[in-house]
Amino acid sequence: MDAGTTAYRQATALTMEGVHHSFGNQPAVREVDLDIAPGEVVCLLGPSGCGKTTLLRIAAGLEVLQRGRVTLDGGEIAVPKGRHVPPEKRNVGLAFQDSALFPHLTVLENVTFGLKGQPAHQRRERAMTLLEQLGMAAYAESYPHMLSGGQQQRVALARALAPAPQLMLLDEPFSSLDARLRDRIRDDTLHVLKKVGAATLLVTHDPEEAMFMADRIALMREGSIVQVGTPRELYCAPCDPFVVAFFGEVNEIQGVVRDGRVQTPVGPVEAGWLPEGSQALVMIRPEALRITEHFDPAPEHRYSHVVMAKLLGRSSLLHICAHGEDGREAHLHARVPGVFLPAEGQRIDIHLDLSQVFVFPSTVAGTGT
Ligand SMILES: Nc1ncnc2c1ncn2[C@@H]1O[C@H](COP(=O)(O)OP(=O)(O)OP(=O)(O)O)[C@@H](O)[C@H]1O
Repeated sequence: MDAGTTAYRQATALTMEGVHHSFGNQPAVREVDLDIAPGEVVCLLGPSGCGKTTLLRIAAGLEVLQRGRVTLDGGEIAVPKGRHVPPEKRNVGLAFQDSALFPHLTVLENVTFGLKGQPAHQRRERAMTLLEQLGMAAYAESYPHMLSGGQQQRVALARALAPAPQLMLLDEPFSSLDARLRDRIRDDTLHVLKKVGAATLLVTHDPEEAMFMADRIALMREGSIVQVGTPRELYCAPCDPFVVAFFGEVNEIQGVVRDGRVQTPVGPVEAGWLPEGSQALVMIRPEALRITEHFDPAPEHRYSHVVMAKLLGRSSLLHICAHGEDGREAHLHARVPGVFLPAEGQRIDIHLDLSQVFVFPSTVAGTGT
C-alpha cells in the first residue's frame, strides 16, 4: 500500500473490503467493496432481498463479519473469526423504519439518553439543538404516544444523531411515512446530516429517494454492487440495462449493428463499441422522446401518431406508435413536461435526446431485425 492509499484510507469514515455474508449456504452479500468519506451520504439502493439491510447490519455490528474487513475512521472494527466491536462501542447512530422510542421517557429524555459523561445542561443543549433542527423542539416534554409516526421518526433521528456519531446508518427511515410527510422529513434530514457533517449509509429501495439524498449511490443486485457513483453518473452513464431500468420505465428496442449504428423506429442510434452485425438492445427513457405535433396535410403512407395521452400531473404520458423510415413500428411511451394532451391519432414528429438513450449488447437473438 503506498502513502497515497494510506492517507485515503484514513480519510474514509467507513471502509468495507471484500465483505461476503451468507445465511446458511445462501449468500446475501457477495464480495462487496464500499467506502464512505467523512460527511458523505451514500445510499444503498436495490430491489427487495438484494442484501442492503444485511450490509448495513454488518457495518453496524449487528451481524458478525464472516469474510472481508470493516474499518471505521481507519480503525479495524470487524475481522472474521477475530475482532468484533459490538454496536454500542462503534460510535455509529442507527435509525430504522420502525425505530422504537422509549415509551416511558419524554422526547427530550429519549434524545439525551445516549449522551453519557456530559453535564446535564450540555446534554440538554445538544438535544434541544437537534430537536430544533428537526422541527421538534416544541414537543420536548411530550411522550412518544402523543406524537404522529412522522414526529416519532424525527425524534428517532435526533436520538441517533445526538452522540455525534462518526457514521449514521439509516435503514428505510422514511418508508412508513405517507408521501408528503416523507418529502418534508427527508428534506429536513438531509439538511441536518449535512449541517452536522455525519457520514451516512442510507438503505432505500426508492431510486428517487436515493437521488434526493445521496452524494453517491451504490446500486445492488443479488448481493453485489452493480454500479457505484454520483446520482448523475448512474442516471446518465449506466453500466448495464439493470441500472437503466431501475431508475424508471424505459422503452426497449432490439436491433442489429450496421455501419456502427442501430436503426430504430425513432431514428438511428450510435452503437458505440458494439461489433458490426451484433444484436443490440436500445433503451430509450420516456423523456428522451421529444414530441411535436405534425400538421402537414400532405398525404403520407405511414406516420407516427398518438395512441393515447394521459395527464400525470407535472408531466403527461403519451402512448405513441412510432413509424420508422425502414417500415418498422414500435409502441413507445413518451413523457413530456406539463399538460400536453394531443388527440388520439394526431400525427407527430419525434426527436431523440440521445443523452437519455443507451445501447447494450443484446442477449436476445433474432428479434427486432
Ligand atoms: N436472518 C436471516 N436469516 C436468513 N436469511 C436472511 C436473513 N436476513 C436476510 N436474509 C436473506 O438475505 C437476503 C438479503 O436480505 P436483506 O434483508 O439484506 O435484503 P434487502 O435488500 O435489505 O431487502 P428489503 O429491501 O426487502 O429489506 C434475502 O434473500 C433474505 O431473505
